[in-house]
Amino acid sequence: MVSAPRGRDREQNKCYQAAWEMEKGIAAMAACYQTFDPAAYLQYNYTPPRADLTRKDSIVPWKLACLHRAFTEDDVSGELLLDIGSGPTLYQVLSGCEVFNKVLMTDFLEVNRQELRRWVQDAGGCSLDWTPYLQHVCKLEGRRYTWTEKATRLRRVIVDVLPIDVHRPQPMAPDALPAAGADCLVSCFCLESVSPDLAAFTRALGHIRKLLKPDGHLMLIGALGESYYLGGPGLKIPVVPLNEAQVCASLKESGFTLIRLEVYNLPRDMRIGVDDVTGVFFAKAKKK
Ligand SMILES: C[S@@+](CC[C@H](N)C(=O)[O-])C[C@H]1O[C@@H](n2cnc3c(N)ncnc32)[C@H](O)[C@@H]1O
Repeated sequence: MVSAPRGRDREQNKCYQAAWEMEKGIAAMAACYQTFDPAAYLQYNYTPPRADLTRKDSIVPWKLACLHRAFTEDDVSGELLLDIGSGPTLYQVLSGCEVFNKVLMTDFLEVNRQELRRWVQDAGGCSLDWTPYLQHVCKLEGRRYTWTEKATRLRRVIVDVLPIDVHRPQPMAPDALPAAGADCLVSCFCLESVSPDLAAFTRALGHIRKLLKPDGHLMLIGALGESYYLGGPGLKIPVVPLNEAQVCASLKESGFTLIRLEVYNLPRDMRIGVDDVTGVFFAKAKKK
């Protein structure tokens, strides 16, 4: 007869149970993503009102301003910028591509990687026209060059679009990065929308930390108070609802020093039924 676990055995059993539950949760999240629709996702989040570039209080201009500020501060430099969970979007590297000579995009899904490759190869068939974004960031940068020059630079510095799984202790193929890691990471709306709970979110932060050089920066953008978003028509993808304190605690626990946290509260007219997000955070942090 098997007796009930006692003392340390019971503790180990609890850990095993928690790990098992987390693995089941991660597999369920991966299943949700199998029917992710890049074109619909872009339409929901990257067209007005959320991407009204004429309004300072629209969500996309707020994100672009945070990224512009963070990437133009003197403490950020190096050769390689790595974008974690790029999805089908490019906005998150429009400022960083002026600082780093190499940008590596990544995503879990081939449909998203294809969407990015179509833009990089300038082959047509893209689901979104990124021109207004390029023009907007050129304006933030004081119009040092034209938007077409920026597009040419971005196409040149994106060196690859590779698979990633942030739930693996080694999220990318072993030879994908230089041995020392990337100089800087950027990641937007990825970790909280692919993790079944806060513990998995924190663990994923620890995994991506391994891809970064010592003292390298992390620019993390994410949703606050969100429990789901639409990844396509009728596809509700669960999200870990985070608050600011949890973001700060997770960063600390996974080996980052927070430099700055900025928060955006969603105006009423940005609540358009494609998610239940209440705010957005931007964190600039450094690997301890
Ligand atoms: C909410 S989207 C964010 C996309 C984009 N970064 C943005 O700012 O809009 C989440 C992305 O995470 C990707 N993803 C899903 N599971 C993942 C995993 N296990 N590891 C890394 N990325 C994952 C999805 O394919 C999707 O592109």
